[in-house]
Order: sequence, then structure tokens, then C-alpha cells
Amino acid sequence: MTFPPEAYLWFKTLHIVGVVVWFAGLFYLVRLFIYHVEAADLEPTVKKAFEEQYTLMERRLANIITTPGMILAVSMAVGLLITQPSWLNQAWMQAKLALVAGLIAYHIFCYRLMGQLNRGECSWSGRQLRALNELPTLFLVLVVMLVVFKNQFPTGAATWLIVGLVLFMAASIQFYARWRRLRLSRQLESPLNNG
Ligand code: HEM
Repeated sequence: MTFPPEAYLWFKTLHIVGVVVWFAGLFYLVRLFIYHVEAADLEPTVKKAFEEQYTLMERRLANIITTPGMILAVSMAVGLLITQPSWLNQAWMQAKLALVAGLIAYHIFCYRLMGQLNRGECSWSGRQLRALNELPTLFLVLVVMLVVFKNQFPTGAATWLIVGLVLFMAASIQFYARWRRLRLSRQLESPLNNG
């Protein structure tokens, strides 16, 4: 099959659009799972309404945004490889494909969690889900580094500094959110609030 010269750039444009949509969906989906799990602490009538709403939002997000984003990213990537098959012989591309396989496994695992949540069988806590939601960040940073640096993947001090900074930022966000939740629950328990 022969493609016009600009086809590669079109595939790449749509590939990047697909990747952005896919990741937006993955990040928001697990955030919804966290709210869904934490709705269990609400009063029974409110809890039921919230759980139904989260179930609906999760299904729509997964089926209308996240999965189509993945299909667009992967199908355009296939277009890129058909137009330039020599990429497949390069180490960075093989490493990237291994990471993408991990990302697709994560995507499928999210669907499994969604099914368990909808049936009220999910055993994951909000805290565990928050930690899980950091996993795609790691995939994202590594894959983007691979496509940018290719076979010159950096392993020097600057790389570890940047990776450390990204991890530090992710951990700080987690700690801040935890501190805010603790403060809120203490405020609610305070005698002043109980009259
Ligand atoms: C099926 C799996 C994938 C394959 C086969 C694939 C393949 C490719 C190829 C061949 C390019 C063009 C490289 C160039 O022209 O320099 C590319 C670009 C890119 N890919 Fe992927 N990709 C895949 C998945 C992903 C994922 C999951 C991400 C994000 C986490 C991603 C992010 C990017 C980015 C940001 C670019 C643009 C890089 C640039 O122009 O410098 N790709 N991809």
C-alpha cells in the first residue's frame, strides 16, 4: 500500500490527539472510581443516588471517551508503522511497544474494576485507587521520553532529577489531598459542629 507523503504527518497528528483523549479518560475514570467507592460512607438514600450517577458517568466516560481515544491512538500508530516500518527494528520502539502493552492491560483492568464497582463487589479502598491512578503518569512520562529521545534515552543525573521531581509532585498532591480530607473529617467531628 502506498500513501501520499503527508500521510505520515496526518497519522502522527491524529495519534497524538488519540493519546491525549485516552489519557484524559484514564485519569478521570479512576478519579470517578475513588468518588464511587467513597460514596459508601454516605447516608443510604443519598448513597444509592450517588452510586447510580457514578455508574452512569463511568460507563459513558469509558465507552465514549477512553476506549475511542485508545482505538484512535493505536490505529494511527499502526498507520505510522505501515508508512515507516523501519521503526519496528529500533530498540526505543520495542521498549515503547512493551510499555503500551502494559498500558492496554491497565485499561482492561480499569474495565474490570468498573464492573466490580457496578455490582458492588469492589474491594479497593479510595486510598488504593488514588495510588493506582498514579500508574498511567509513569507510563506517560516513560513513553513520551522514548518517542522524544528515541535511542538516545537519557540515563544521566538530569533524568533522575526530573523523574524524582515528577514523583515528588505526585506524592505531594496525594499528601495534600489526604491532609485536606483529615482536616475536613476533624472539623465535622469537632464539638462545635455538634452543637
Ligand atoms: C500502539 C502503540 C504505539 C505505537 C506503535 C506508536 C508509534 C509511534 C510512532 C511511529 C511515532 C512517530 C515517531 C516520529 O515520527 O518521530 C509516534 C509518535 C508519538 N507517540 Fe506513539 N505509538 C504508540 C503509542 C503511544 C502512546 C501510548 C503514547 C503516549 C503515552 C504515545 C505518544 C507519542 C507522542 C507524544 C508522539 C510524538 C513524538 C514526536 O513527534 O516527537 N504513543 N508514536
